Amino acid sequence: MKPLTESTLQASKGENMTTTQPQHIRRAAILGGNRIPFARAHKEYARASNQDMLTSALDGLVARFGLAGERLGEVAGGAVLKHSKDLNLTREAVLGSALAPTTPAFDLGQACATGLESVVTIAQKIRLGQIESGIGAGADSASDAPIAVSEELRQVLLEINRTKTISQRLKAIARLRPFDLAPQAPSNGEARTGKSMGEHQALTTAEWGITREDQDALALASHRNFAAAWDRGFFDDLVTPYLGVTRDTNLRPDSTPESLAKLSPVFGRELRAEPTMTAGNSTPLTDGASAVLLASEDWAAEHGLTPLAYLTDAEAAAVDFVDGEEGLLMAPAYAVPRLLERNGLTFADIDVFEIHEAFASTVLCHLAAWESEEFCREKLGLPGALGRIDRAKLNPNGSSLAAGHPFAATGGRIVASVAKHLHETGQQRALVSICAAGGQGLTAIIEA
Ligand SMILES: CC(=O)CC(=O)SCCNC(=O)CCNC(=O)[C@H](O)C(C)(C)COP(=O)(O)OP(=O)(O)OC[C@H]1O[C@@H](n2cnc3c(N)ncnc32)[C@H](O)[C@@H]1OP(=O)(O)O
Repeated sequence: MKPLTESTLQASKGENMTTTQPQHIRRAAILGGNRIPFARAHKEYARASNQDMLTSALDGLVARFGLAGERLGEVAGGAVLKHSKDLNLTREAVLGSALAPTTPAFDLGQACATGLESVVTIAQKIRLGQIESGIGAGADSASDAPIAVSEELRQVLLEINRTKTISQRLKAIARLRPFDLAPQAPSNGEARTGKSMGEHQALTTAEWGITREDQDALALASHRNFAAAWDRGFFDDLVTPYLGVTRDTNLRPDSTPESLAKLSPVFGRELRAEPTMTAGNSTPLTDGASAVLLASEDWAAEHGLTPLAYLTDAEAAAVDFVDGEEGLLMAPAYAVPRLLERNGLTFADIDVFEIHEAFASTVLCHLAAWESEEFCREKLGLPGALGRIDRAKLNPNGSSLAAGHPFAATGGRIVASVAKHLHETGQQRALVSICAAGGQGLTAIIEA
């Protein structure tokens, strides 16, 4: 099938005049973003809920762009760690914000790619003419992770809700045994394997032979680039202070090769290979929220706002990680080549690569895969290696190792940063890539 681009849709205009499908695609402009500073879990935001943080991220955006009382086309958002009471977290956050209550909003879920999926969804609705403006958002609190109860306790509680008499209630309660009352602690394990993200990534790291030195070097670059961006004021119009926090609290500008080298491995201890993943080259558990404002060019002009960049295409991929055929976080290695091919691009056409640093080794495994003739031929069906990314173009303003990674908020952080980076530098094109639990990945192209 021919890809749906501006030119093919324009060409099809004359072919089928009776169609009710949109006759052309518009451009979806990224106007700016706002996030609260990201904080290490169980610290400054320990008592803040996803809804509190998301509302604050939205209100910061509203204040920055003069949107108080404005009815936007739609707001998409979500959280990876959600309480069952948060039926539509994003709608509740909109209702709590200064946006008009007539702004529709919905949650979606794509694990760590939730924030980027929200931005892509809003951008595509704008491109198709369904809405004129919208926000892609996300929040996550590792501090406020939902605690589950045992299946037996759940059944009894539901039964108590349905019973009519005290004796029926007592009968239901009598079924419970002491161990049924034990709460079930949250885990970031994969449902189908029981392994944590870190344990999965340790396997992939060993498979690709990624060294401890390379992982620590990437972590160090992330902290240095992120600190430099803060110091030159890059984040001043992308971040609004929250609960007394003014800068991301995970950032450690004092990191050195020596301090990173001292840390003990935390994942992969059961492997035969030397474990290499530490707290320094893995993302920390983080709390935070982000929001990105998108609009049609007409809406932007009517509101006197200058587009920073445009989201022009996106591609998702999924891998079969359950039987160990592929690494859990390797899906972007498949999505990126497909996205580039559809757009007739190569790595040489990309000025900035924003690759989410779930773990330093995740990024390094993706780079290694694209540099591998064998992987590219056998797994991607390419004639040879996809190529090498110029490291100077990789995460130039730091990424998740330094910023922290409040799962659903990471996509918004990345999109807002990269759009501003393109606008500021005059560069043309960025590639965004985010790996996600469930063996998935989402990638996007953002252009000046
Ligand atoms: C989910 C998706 O869909 C896709 C994805 O993104 S997958 C990624 C998901 N994220 C995760 O799985 C999170 C993984 N991270 C964790 O589980 C935890 O943060 C962890 C196990 C890695 C570490 O936890 P922890 O031990 O409590 O960390 P923490 O106490 O902060 O740090 C340990 C030590 O390292 C030190 N340290 C951390 N970073 C450092 C740095 N940059 N430089 C120097 N020292 C550092 C700390 O100071 C601390 O030292 P002390 O013990 O002397 O105090």
